[in-house]
Amino acid sequence: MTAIEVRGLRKAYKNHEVVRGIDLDVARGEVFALLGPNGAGKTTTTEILEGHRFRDGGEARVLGVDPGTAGTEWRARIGIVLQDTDDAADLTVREMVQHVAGFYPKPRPADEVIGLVGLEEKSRSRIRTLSGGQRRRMDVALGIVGRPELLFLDEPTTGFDPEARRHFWDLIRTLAAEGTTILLTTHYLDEAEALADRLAVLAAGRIVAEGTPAALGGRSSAGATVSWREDGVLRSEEVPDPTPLIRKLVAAETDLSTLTVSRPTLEDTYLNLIGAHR
Ligand SMILES: Nc1ncnc2c1ncn2[C@@H]1O[C@H](COP(=O)(O)OP(=O)(O)OP(=O)(O)O)[C@@H](O)[C@H]1O
Repeated sequence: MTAIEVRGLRKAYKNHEVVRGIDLDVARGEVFALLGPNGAGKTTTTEILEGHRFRDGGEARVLGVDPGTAGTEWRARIGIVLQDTDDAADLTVREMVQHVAGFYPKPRPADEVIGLVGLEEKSRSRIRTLSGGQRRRMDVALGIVGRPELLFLDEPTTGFDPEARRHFWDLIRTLAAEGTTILLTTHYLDEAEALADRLAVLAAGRIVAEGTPAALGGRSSAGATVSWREDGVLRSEEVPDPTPLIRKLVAAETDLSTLTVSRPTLEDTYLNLIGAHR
């Protein structure tokens, strides 16, 4: 079943069209990442799907409902982690989580959510005393406390230290394993690669590529660069399949202690894609 279905989505601010005919399908249970440079239209698209902004054109269905006219029952089925939130700073983390839990029919227990985002030690601290990364973790807690069927995460790990990011990735995998559909926007290519079943690259309001992280932009079929050192000189060859070349080097008893085989990273592919659509 489809969690998100979008056809020909359009949005302009004044006369400037920033979402220019987007088609998107996200299946139930899928983790889908939206990538794209600053100003590409990711947040605008996401906010339309969350029912926080009106579209100017096209069709959108989120959990089978038009987000432009959806009511509170629908809202209770989705979870949202916005880019920046700054309210209720005088409450403690636990009070805030409990408060937001009250909006949902079947919330997770506050302490379970606080544990899931790794904020146990800050449970009784006031929100305004949290560090940026801790604050962000609390935002994630608020997004998942209602057991959403669909979770929107807009740049969720900005400001996280590396350990907190890994912890967060585990949390996303846990939620995905429970069947939660997740739409994630991120600037971190490794994050998209680690979490997303599929991703789309947005540039200037249009989707310029879509697919699995491995296949994006022809990556899985891209050639390999084989490099090694021979008599102190760095040698490098680009080949469709490295096997015959490596066999040849072995047969010639070449020292292969420095051998590397590399293919374009997701970042290489991504930068090429958005460079071509400037
Ligand atoms: N409320 C608004 N009024 C006018 N223009 C806006 C508004 N919100 C966004 N824009 C413009 O729309 C374009 C797309 O913005 P959007 O926030 O959707 O991009 P984004 O891909 O999420 O970027 P980022 O990666 O920086 O978060 C930008 O040019 C931005 O300046």
